[in-house]
Amino acid sequence: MTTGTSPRTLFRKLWDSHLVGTSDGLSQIYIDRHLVHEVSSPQAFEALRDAARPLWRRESILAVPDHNVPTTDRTTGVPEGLSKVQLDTLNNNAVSNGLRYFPLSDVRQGIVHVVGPEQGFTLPGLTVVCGDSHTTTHGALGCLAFGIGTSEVEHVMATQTVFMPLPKTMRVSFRGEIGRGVSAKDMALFFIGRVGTSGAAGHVIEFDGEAVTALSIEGRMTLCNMSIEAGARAAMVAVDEKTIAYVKGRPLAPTGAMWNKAVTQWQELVSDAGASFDSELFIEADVIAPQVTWGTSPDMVGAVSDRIPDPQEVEDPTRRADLARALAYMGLQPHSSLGDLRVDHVFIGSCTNSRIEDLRAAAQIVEGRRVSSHVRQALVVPGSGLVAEQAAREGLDKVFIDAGFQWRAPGCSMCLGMNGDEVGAGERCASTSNRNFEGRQGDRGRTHLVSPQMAAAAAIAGTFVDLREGWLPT
Ligand SMILES: CC(C)[C@H](C(=O)O)[C@@H](O)C(=O)O
Ligand code: SF4
Repeated sequence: MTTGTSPRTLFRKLWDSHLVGTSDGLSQIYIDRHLVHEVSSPQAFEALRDAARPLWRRESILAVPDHNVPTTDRTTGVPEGLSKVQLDTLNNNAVSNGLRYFPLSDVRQGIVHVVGPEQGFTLPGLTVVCGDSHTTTHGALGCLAFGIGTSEVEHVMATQTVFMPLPKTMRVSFRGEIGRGVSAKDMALFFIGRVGTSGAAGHVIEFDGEAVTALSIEGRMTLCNMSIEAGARAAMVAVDEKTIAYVKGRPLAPTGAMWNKAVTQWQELVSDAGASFDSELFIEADVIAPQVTWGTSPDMVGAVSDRIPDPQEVEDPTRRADLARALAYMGLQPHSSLGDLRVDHVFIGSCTNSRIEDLRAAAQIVEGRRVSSHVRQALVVPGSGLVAEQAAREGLDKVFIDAGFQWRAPGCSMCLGMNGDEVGAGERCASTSNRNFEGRQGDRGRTHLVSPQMAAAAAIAGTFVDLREGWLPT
């Protein structure tokens, strides 16, 4: 990669190296990798077929079913209905186009944003798209990754490019260290609480600072994953030794001389000293407490020990009405405490928090304890078959099962409830996923977003607890 004369951000380096041309104020960007799942791809395949247009570069595609897949017994197949239609359609499209494809029976199947990095399909320096908003996840590996709409899925399949305006850049620096019991998920929720759901709209974020450097690649993925909930177009973390160590040896990573060449290039994937960003935000990491959302958007969040806010104390009438509606939906009283709530469901999973590190963190809390008798269902849904295998090698499945959790097969599951794993009306769920919108996990279901450790503790206590008060291993 060549360096220009003025210092460039990491984003700008990736943008410049993929720019094909400009037209009507839009830039045409070359796309290296295209992830495909069953929900946002059927129309695209159909439109190409109707137009008799071939795929531009089928090697750039990895297809995997995730949203609709059953997480219980798969040997009996998928019941008739929309889910089955979408899964069968993906299967037909993948097979007829000769795509790299991990069907339900393949141990590599899982949530698209877990599978891409795990396989080394996502690599530093690339452009990565998927018809899915949480594609921002992949930026943790120092690539430019963003979600696209269904018509763009078709456009990428046909041309290997997208047209888009030049995004703005935002640097979010987490200075210092996070405390014990605080994770990347809490950093993400804290950040969203600070800037709001459109605080990063139109921007590509670069996360940096000591607390980000200290995160594992899995933690960085959690952080980048949730950046979309602040409205960001994409998010990224610069390449360092951890990035390279993570990629090394992955099935689709380069090998031999190509590996050495790649590493030399990847080491350039940092923002140059003195590069300027359109906006900058500094967060002191040590002020972040374990977070819990109490409302119906991810920015309605606070520390677990905080009291529920009072709409009467909010001056802006729109904000006051939003707050009142959220509290009514969530069945919460102003000034009440999260610790007084009873949790009916616990969901440990989703593309935010279903990687091996997340399961390890949750299992540490669960080990030797029992799920509270009034928790109706506590699910652990690993992000991929390979995560599940690794967890089983470490005995984590047994830790969860012995405590009363259900150990499920990989998929999106209760994150959005498309496969039947749902939260019932009026029921409350401590969930490691990323969205708490009305009805997200089931009609009139109530979602509280938390970290894997917080979800694990909520399962045991039957309510929300501050992990730092006697829950952490000594
Ligand atoms: C179904 C899919 C298009 C959607 C998304 O874009 O994010 C889903 O993954 C979600 O999390 O709501
Ligand atoms: S796990 Fe949830 S957020 Fe992630 S892709 Fe699936 S439905 Fe979307």
